[in-house]
This record gives sequence, structure tokens and C-alpha cells, in this order.
Amino acid sequence: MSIENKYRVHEVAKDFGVDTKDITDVMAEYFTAPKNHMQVLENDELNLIFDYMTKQHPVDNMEEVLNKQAAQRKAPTTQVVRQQPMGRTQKQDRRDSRRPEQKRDAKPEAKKQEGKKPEQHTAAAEEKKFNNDKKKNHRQAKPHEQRQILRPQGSGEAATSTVTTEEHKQPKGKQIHRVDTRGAGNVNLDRYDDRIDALVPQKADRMKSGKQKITRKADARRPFSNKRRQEEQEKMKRLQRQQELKKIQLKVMIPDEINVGELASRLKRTAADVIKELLKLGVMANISQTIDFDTAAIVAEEMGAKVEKEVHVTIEEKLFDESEDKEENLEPRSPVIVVMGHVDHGKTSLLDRIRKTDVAAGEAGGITQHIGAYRVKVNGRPITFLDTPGHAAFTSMRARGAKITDIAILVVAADDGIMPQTIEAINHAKAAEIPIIVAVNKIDKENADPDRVLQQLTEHGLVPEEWGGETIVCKISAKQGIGIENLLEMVLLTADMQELKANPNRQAKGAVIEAKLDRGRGPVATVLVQNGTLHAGDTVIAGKAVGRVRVMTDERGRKLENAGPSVPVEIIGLGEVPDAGDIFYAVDNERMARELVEQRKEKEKEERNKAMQKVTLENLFDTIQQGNMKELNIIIKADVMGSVEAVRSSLLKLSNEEVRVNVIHGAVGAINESDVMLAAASNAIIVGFNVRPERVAADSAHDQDVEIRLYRVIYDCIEEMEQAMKGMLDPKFKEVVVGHAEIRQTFKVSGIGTIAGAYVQDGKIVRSCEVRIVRDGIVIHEGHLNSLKRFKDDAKEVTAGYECGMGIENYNDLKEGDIIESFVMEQIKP
Ligand SMILES: Nc1nc2c(ncn2[C@@H]2O[C@H](COP(=O)(O)OP(=O)(O)OP(=O)(O)O)[C@@H](O)[C@H]2O)c(=O)[nH]1
Repeated sequence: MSIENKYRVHEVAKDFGVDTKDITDVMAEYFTAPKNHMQVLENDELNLIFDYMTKQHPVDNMEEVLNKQAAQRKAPTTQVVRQQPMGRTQKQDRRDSRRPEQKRDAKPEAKKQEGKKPEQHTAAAEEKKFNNDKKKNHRQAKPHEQRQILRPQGSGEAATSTVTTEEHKQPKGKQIHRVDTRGAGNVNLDRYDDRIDALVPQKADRMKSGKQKITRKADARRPFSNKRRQEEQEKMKRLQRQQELKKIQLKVMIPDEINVGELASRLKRTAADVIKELLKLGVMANISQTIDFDTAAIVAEEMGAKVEKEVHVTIEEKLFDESEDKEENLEPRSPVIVVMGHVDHGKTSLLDRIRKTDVAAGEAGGITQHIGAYRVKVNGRPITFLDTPGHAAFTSMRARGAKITDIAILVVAADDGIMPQTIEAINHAKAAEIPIIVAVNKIDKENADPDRVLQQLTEHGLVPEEWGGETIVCKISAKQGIGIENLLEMVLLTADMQELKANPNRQAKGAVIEAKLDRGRGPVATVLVQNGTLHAGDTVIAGKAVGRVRVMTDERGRKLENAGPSVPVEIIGLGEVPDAGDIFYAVDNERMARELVEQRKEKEKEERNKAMQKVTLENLFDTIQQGNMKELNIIIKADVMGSVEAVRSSLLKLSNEEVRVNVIHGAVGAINESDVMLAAASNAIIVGFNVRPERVAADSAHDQDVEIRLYRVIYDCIEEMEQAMKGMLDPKFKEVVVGHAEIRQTFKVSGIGTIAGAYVQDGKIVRSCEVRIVRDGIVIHEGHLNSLKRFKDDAKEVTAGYECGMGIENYNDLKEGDIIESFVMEQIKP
């Protein structure tokens, strides 16, 4: 309360025209008795006293007031009369009018209000009463309103005197009464009623809200001003409430990552607000920067929003059940084996022998057909063999992300030993991280030297068990059927170590092993079920093919109804031929599967158009920077083994904290298709020394975006790799300046343009070269020559010390003194 607003007991008494004791009594009744008459009254005390006094002292004689006002009847309807301090006469009038004998009854009457404070009392009851009174043509003054609206009693429509607003005109803190004097005869009561009607509901609202109506002393004495302010305050509060409500309701969906601008717009705030909030978290970010979900969520919550994680569900996620199997649902499954080895070492013979072993074992069934895979039973336990020739399919499957084999059998002819393809096979198996069982074949041959094979194996990191290593080596003869059973037992033993398991009780998932278009049957695919069980009639999606399994058969042509984990089956019913290595899923929703297939086709088209994604020396640094590369796989091919080893050891030394250089294969000889396949499957770069790629390999590398780098000097290779890893690889082209000429004169030739007469200062100007025009050291144009003449003759080139005439293609702004620089872009060869 400011000094000028201090309102003391005796002043209040004086203004009401009562004794100080009356005020003291009221105070004592509802608060505590004031210490003395100088005590300053608090707002709530004042409010109460006003309510109390106005109620206890209704105006019962307005005559004198009215008489005074009669003189002003012709004055404007609303007139502000300042009384500073309250005009003596009027004050006296009021005192007279308010000083009836009731004064002494004031207390008892107030006490009757069931101990409620007068403020509370006046609230609802008085409101009702007021409305009723009003309807009676304002014949009775209402005690509560009395301090606001002074009405003549019994005079009906005679005259009405009202205290009005006009707050802004008042000196602060002074008690001012404004009197709205309406002429008795021309009072527009309807208007007056309207005003009251408008005020009443608002007032009733306020009453309901239980808030104190008058909160300041100044307000107490400016009731209408107070009302307007309250209306405004109410309005403000309502707006605030709405805003708060809005804030509460604002829910934002935030994905794993979101950029600042997008977050701001989702929060319906400015980017600056979000950036500020981020700064508070110690995150410096600009509008286009991407922040992670956690950071964005904190910011959003700080800004009063409710955060929900935005999860994008792909069709795949909806369609495929990729949930992890619970341990209790897993059952042992049979191993899936691939047979690899150098050409003619006996792969086919071995596979045939194994199959025959099985048939010989008395397996009932039809004629054996080639479907790409088959199963045999060894000691009552089935083993699945991939019967796909060579390791091409195996590798291409791996390149597609299908890991289908559990164990590799490496066939090495005892009479031939380890050969290039044997090494390739070893490296393929290593890259696929599957155990290798070595089958030393053809031991029946006279010139067989199994020990030599063991020795060679050791050189390639496969130390045989009998030599204290971990590699199982079986000596066999595929032709004579020697050691086959032992080999199969070893396979089972190795499989046992792997504890291969799957859940047969779910929808099938697996890989396509082979597929072809059969004239009579349409697309036919051999699939290996890897998890779950495939049923005849299931809807299946494999890569870009979708369809229903119409017929399902095994390698002997027997119809199957169900195929569980590790079972290869041939299926008919797909709409298209899938690719070997495609993952297949049995699904519930065929329509969605077809939609997914369309999506995949579309995506494939896009990807075909996109730049290659495979690692190259050019994109190596970026790939490392993006954290997409932890290992740089390299395949080395060279003319001599010494080079392979030298390069291997030098490249391995390039490994740093971010990326490990990994030589996955090194061999002597031309770069062949198998190298390219391995590179494609392992995202490797092929490095060649003094070797060239075979034509097929080069085409294949081009198709599969495999990079082949050819060098003649090891040092160049190491340096380039190092530069690439540091992101400092030289550009593929570099500019070579050929010569300079100075323009001495210019001529304008109609229909041709400006021709420059120039003098070649150094090097030469070549007709086919690119040129740039340099004026005062600044390049003002780059382009091509459209003419180069020596005297009147066209010239191919003009060397230093000679004059020439030249025209620049589509450029005429040539001036004396310009330098024409002739240059060529040279490709940098590795
Ligand atoms: N003496 C002997 N000859 C064998 C043995 N295994 C295979 N052969 C012979 O070696 C030759 C090649 O055998 P394949 O089984 O066709 O060899 P592969 O590795 O499948 O050959 P590709 O399919 O061409 O890669 C054939 O003439 C076989 O008869 C064996 O254990 N002993």
C-alpha cells in the first residue's frame, strides 16, 4: 500500500460520517480492534467496512441529493464531478441520510448473518434481491449496491444517481466520487436496466468463483471502474486458462531423430525458442541440425509439451513376425552343409556318394532329382546338403545377406593338394564365419599324398587335429566310398558343438536356394526353411515374388504338407521366379505381401538409378567418417606371391583406430570372377599388381559395383590407400596449363564476333584445348576456342613467340591486355 493510499480508521469514519468508534466496533467484530484511530486499514478490512456500512445505512432520503442535481438536469447525461475531498454539503447529505436510528441496530443485524462476513452475505442473496428490486422499477435501494448506486426511495422513475467509472481520469489514491446525474424526467431507464443486466451475470460469476469482489481500497471507492477491471481480468484469466489448457494438450510426436526446425514447428514455437532451450541443455544447434529423440524429448517437455515417440512401422514390420524365439520354444535342428573345393577335386562325386549312401541305407522314395539341396540321415539324424554346384551360389547368397550354411566341407584332392580355388573356398568360409571340415579326397589314388595336404592346410591357417590344431580332417575316397561315414559323423559332431536350434511352431522363414521357370509348372523354387514350418497352402513372399504354395515336394519328388527347420523343399505357386539367396517368409496377409512386392520393385528401380553404394577408394573416407565402416576388406591379386605378401603386410599396417584393414584373400593370378564375387559379398576392394582382370570379372565387377584398383608399384598402392583413408585422395582429374597468350588487338567481325590478335608468351595455344581469359589476374571466362589462325590459315596449335588470331566460343568481351590461358584436364591414372 503506497503512502497516499493509506486510509486510516478516523478517515473512514469521517467519510462515512460516523464515529471512529463505529468503525472500531466493526473492526473488533470481524477482525481485531484497531489500536487507535490512526491505524491504517488493510484492503480486506476496508472492503468489509464498506460492505457493512453501506448495508447498515441504506439511503432513505435522496431528496437533498436530488435537489442538488436538479440544477444539473440539462447537463449531459454523464457528468463527472470531482469532490476533493468529498464535498462538504454532499458529504453532510450523505451523513444525514445514512444516520438514522438503524445505526445502532447495525451490529445485531450483522450478527444475524450466521457469523458470515458481510461480503459473503452480500454475494448471492443480495444479488438475487437486487434483481428482484430492479424489476420493481428500482423502488428500493439495495444495501449492497447502495455504495455504488444511489437511488431515490419511493420516487420511482424520478431520478437516479449512479457512481460511474472514468477511472483513468482520477488522480491516484484520492477518494473520488463520480456522480452520474440523470435528469428525473428524461432518464432512460431501459438503457439503465440493460447496463445492470449486463453487469449482473458477470457479477454472479464472480460470486460463484468465491473471489473477493473488492480487493483494493481504491477499488472499493471506484466500484464501476473496479467492475470493468475485473471483467478485463476475468477475460485475461480465461485467455490464460485457455492457453494453459492448450499447452497441456499439446502432444508432440518425435521420431528417433528430428531437426530443430521441424521440432519447433511441431511444438508450435519458433526455432529460436527451441535453440534457446537446447542451449540450456548445453547443446549448440542450428535450425537445420538434427537432434536425437532423447534431446528433443527433453526440450519438448521443458516447453510444456507431452512427448510421444513416433514409430514408423514398415510393411515388413507389419507383415513379418521377426520376434525372437523364447529359449523354451527352440528345438534342435539338423545342420546345413555346403561342399566347396577346387575344380575336379571331387565335390560332385562326394555329394553323389553321400546321397547314394543314404539311398543304400534303405530310404524309401522315388527317383533322386536335383533340386539344389537334399537331406540324408546319418545314425538316424538328418543332415541337409546344399547341392548347388561350386560355391558361386553360396557366395551370392551370402552377398544377399542369407546365412544359410552351418558347416563347410572343403574337398582337397590328395594327389593335387591345395589349389587357388581351395584357398578361395577357405577364405569364403572364413568370411562367412562357419567351421571348415577338410575332406582329403582321392586317397585311393596312388600318387595321393595326404600329409602334403595337411602341411599345406597349416600354411593357410587350418591346423589339423592330428597335428594339434582344431581343424577336423577326414581322409576319404568319394569314388570308392572310403571314410564317408566318418566324415558325416564328424559333420554331426561339429553340428553338435554349434547347438543348432529353431522354433518349428511359427510361420516359416528361410532362403531361396535355387529358382527357375519351368515350362509346365511355372516358377519353381527350392527353399530352405530356416525357422518355423512351411505348410502347403501358405502364402509366401520371396524377394519380389509372391504366391501361395500349391505343391511342395522334397528331393525325391514326394509331396509334403509341412516342412520344418533345415528342410529343403521345392515349391510351386510363386507368381515370379525369385533370386537365389532371397529371404522368404510365410505370411498371413496376401494383399499386404503384394503391396510389399510392389514397393520392393519400386525401390530396386530407384537403387539401380542411384550411385553405387559399394565401398570405393573415393568414398572410403566418407564411409569411415559416417561410422559405416569398421573394417576395410581387401582382396590382393598379384603376378608373384612375393608381391601379395608384401602388399598384405604393408596394407595391414594402415589399420588405425577407426578402421581395420583386413586382407580377406590374396592370390597369384589374374583377377577372376570368383574374386569379384567374394569382393561383392564382403564389400571388399580388389587390388591388383601387374595383373589385369579377366574380361568376365571386369564386367561382373562393373555390374556389382566392385572396385578394382590396378597398380604397378606397391608404394603407389599403399600411398593411395593411406590417402583414401585420410580422405585426401587426389581428384581423378588435374588441370595442366599448356600455355599463355596476350591479346594485343581486337577486331569485330560481323557475323563472327570479336577476334583477338594475340602473342603466345609461353608454351603453346592448342585449338582443342580449353581456355580461360584472365584480366588483371582474375579469371573472367572459361570456355573453348572456336577458331585459331596463323595469318589466314587455321592452325592446330601456335607455339611461344608467334602471333595468332583466335575467337572464343560464345564470348566476345575481349580486351587488349587480356591473357588467354590454354589448359587441358588430365586424368590421373593409378
Ligand atoms: N580316384 C578317384 N577319383 C575321384 C574321386 N573323387 C572324384 N574322382 C574323379 O575326379 C573327377 C572329378 O570329380 P568331380 O566330382 O566331378 O569333381 P568336382 O569337384 O565336382 O568337379 P567340378 O564339378 O568340375 O568342379 C572325376 O573324374 C571323378 O571320377 C576319388 O575319390 N578317387
